[in-house]
Amino acid sequence: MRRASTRLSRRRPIQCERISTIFCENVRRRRGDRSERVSGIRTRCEKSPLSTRTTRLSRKKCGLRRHKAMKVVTTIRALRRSLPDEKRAVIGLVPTMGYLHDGHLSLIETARRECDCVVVSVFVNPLQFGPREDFDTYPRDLNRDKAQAEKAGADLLFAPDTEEMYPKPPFTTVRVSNVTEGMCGASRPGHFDGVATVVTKLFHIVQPHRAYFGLKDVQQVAVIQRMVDDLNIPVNIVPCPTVREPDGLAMSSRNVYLSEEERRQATVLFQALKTAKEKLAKREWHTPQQVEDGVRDIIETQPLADIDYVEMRTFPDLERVRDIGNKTYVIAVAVKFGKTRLIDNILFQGGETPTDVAYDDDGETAQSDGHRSESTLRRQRHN
Ligand SMILES: Nc1ncnc2c1ncn2[C@@H]1O[C@H](COP(=O)(O)OP(=O)(O)OP(=O)(O)O)[C@@H](O)[C@H]1O
Ligand SMILES: CC(C)(CO)[C@@H](O)C(=O)[O-]
Ligand code: BAL
Repeated sequence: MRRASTRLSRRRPIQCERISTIFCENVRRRRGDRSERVSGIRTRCEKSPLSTRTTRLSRKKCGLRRHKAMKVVTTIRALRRSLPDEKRAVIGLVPTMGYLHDGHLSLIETARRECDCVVVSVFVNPLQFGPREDFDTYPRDLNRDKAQAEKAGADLLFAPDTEEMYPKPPFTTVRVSNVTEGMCGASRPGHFDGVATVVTKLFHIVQPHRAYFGLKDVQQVAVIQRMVDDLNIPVNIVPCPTVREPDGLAMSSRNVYLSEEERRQATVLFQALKTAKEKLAKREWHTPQQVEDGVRDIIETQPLADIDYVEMRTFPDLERVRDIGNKTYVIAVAVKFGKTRLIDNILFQGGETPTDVAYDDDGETAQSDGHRSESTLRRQRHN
């Protein structure tokens, strides 16, 4: 016990120093690049499907009539001015780093069905990238994102630049412990501090009732949910299923980095995860060790695969598993193919026969505390 706390207290200042140094370095490198900055441009919008949810107001009542063009804003002030005045309007936020694909679009479409006003943020957050990571080369195409987000039903696209989000290097950051240890937290030190900090900022800026996150980034979902619970942030986190290519590869903006051969071999990730679930169901594998070793063996059949981690954990607490019981479990992997680091995972409910984790149309896990009423989340917004 004592050893653990010593380790933590030693690590903290390093984390803080690291986050501000790396942040400044990331920002300095991209400063001068104003090519992404856009002014409040309006484009035409397709008809958005109306939700059947009774909690939703009609879009007309919120001042968001159907066919109204999606609005693009780059400042916090403009964003706040563009949010619906109607206090009962349910606001949904889909935070992204842009270069939108069908995975992102599924989040936007879900938000469209459940909310009166859908805000999509596009911001490549320097705070969550390490010094040797791909902040500079991360794919960016705001014009394409605008068209895609609008087609999927977004009302507002918030695309701030770094100066808008971080006018000063932040002295205040959000750090979530435990669930950030291991998995991506181990290989990307400080990453989740950057994610938790920017997501907190976005929550304060947009004040959404619901926020949509993809389960492809399963640890991120666990971190955000825990942060929201610990800090009583009044927002419902809606985890959304992973969208895959027809051959099973999880969609990811970084897939564009893959060479043809890397792309072909990367299909092994989902194959390995599916095999693990099948082996558990058939009782050919019984222990987390068998699962982790078995998944590794399958992935290693592909010569270009360089494994970062294969881990079986409980979800959403991300505790290590000694015996497989009837909790919800995740088998998560991170594997490099050349320079591209891909992540993927599979969730299942333990028990006599492992089953899929059911997400109801509120996107909640079976283990969640239950859906907080939207009315308890409504509050005055400050413009
Ligand atoms: N295949 C997918 N299915 C469902 N949600 C996804 C998928 N890919 C990304 N998301 C979700 O979209 C949101 C924004 O993610 P992000 O912009 O980082 O995209 P990404 O494709 O995950 O990019 P990266 O290449 O950085 O992994 C996150 O909540 C993420 O989990
Ligand atoms: C949540 C997020 C938008 C924060 O920058 C990012 O981590 C992502 O795209 O998953
Ligand atoms: N979707 C995760 C964001 C990142 O890799 O930084």
